[in-house]
Amino acid sequence: MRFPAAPPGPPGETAPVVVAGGGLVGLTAALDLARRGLRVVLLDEDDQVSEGSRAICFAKRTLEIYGRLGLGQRFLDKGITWNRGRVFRQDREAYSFDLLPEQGHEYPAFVNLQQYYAEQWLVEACAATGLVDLRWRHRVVAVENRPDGARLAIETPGGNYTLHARWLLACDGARSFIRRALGLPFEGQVFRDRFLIADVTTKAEFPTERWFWFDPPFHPGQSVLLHRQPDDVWRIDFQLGWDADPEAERDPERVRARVAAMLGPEVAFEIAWISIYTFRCRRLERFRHGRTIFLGDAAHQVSPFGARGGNGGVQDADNLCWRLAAVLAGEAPEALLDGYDAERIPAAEENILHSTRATDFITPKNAAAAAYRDAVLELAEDQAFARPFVNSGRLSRPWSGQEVAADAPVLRDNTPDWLLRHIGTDGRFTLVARDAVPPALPGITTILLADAPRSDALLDHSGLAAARLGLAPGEAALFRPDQVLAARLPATVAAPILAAHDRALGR
Ligand SMILES: O=C(O)CCc1cccc(O)c1
Repeated sequence: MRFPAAPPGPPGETAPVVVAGGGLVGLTAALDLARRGLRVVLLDEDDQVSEGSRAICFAKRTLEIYGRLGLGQRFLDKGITWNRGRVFRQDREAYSFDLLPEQGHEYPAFVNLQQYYAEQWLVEACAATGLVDLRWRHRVVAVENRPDGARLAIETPGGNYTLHARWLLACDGARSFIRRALGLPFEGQVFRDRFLIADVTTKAEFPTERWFWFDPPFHPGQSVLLHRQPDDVWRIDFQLGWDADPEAERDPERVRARVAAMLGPEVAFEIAWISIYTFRCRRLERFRHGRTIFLGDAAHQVSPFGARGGNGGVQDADNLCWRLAAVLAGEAPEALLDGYDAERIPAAEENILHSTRATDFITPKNAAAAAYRDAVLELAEDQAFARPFVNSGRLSRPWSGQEVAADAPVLRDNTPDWLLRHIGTDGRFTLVARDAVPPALPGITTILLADAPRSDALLDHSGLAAARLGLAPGEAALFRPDQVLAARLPATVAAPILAAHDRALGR
């Protein structure tokens, strides 16, 4: 579907927030800000959602964020749910893992979904808010970063204009024009390997699990990754090696032969999408540059293994938007935005570290690294101690430096419900108190978690909510609007709760 090009903005236009880039991260940020009541201008040089399935693996934390934004059920309904991965060496299983080995969560470890579905739902949700001005085919061609915002020169089919953004969110991807125009170095490691993505449509039945092969008989000496997507589409990533000729490898007949070797001659399939990629792990030194703030691939880049690219970007938006809304509402000083760098730079470092280690394992750089990898894989078949060393990608998790509210089943008015649906969904800080009624507090939503039924409480019938939040009776946990833990305190004393709220807002 093509969206109509928007007309140029009016002369001398100023917008409180401009999001540059209408991909997954830009759309998520625009929706999050609009849900907080902010007007957003969203600029995208294209006139359609992403081509090809792209970032297909949506991690539990990302699904929780989309749950907070009102889209979680769509991911569950359409996406392919999976928790388990299997790793094979040649034709034998070396290792398997369960990413969510416990019950009682609304969202699974992962949902696989073509990125274009997610983007289409985000476009629709942004439009429905009436607060996001989606401007398709608006290309930023110059940017000047000033103390009072960013001045953007924009080209459109209907003419050119300039737009003053009081705040600019640069979500314009790995090749970010804004990053390059501001001359910001984007440094890191280049991996000398090539991969082929083949999305194929087939009725073949594999389990809905992540399957990864080292040195399989159908693609000797290289690795292969298999994921199921909706609509009978399967994502296959073939490692090709650095010497592979990308043009030759793109030839559909050649791809067809590789897929046929994998699926077997009797399996019918169609090729839906082909892409060849190499990758880098790199990041900006800082993500906030005054009033221009970088998110997603514009700020940091990883390899696909571990699915930390798209998920990391959505988590950037989650971290930034409540801060920006609080600053624009005059509830917090601008310094609150420095917390974005303080949290998302180490988060990006963690993602880069995992991604680099996985890539080093998958693509050994020398004979010693290859010997280590082969020994680990061989041992892992029957020695449990070796299994944690098998690294086919450590799959996306929230940044380890902070605690996100855990989900748990609860009953509300005797109806099954989920704890996380009550934390941050109204855009505010939330105090969850166990078995003690907290005082009414300005700017804070309070939730009572009870061990026995009562009309003003969520009933923790399984005990999982209190256990996962680590709350004893009389204790409370204060969560930020992005569901991150801000403080643990006694439930009924107002002063320390208000002080923790002030601290979390940088006041
Ligand atoms: O399973 C993984 O480690 C990631 C799968 C993935 C995600 C995005 C692109 C891609 O080619 C593979």
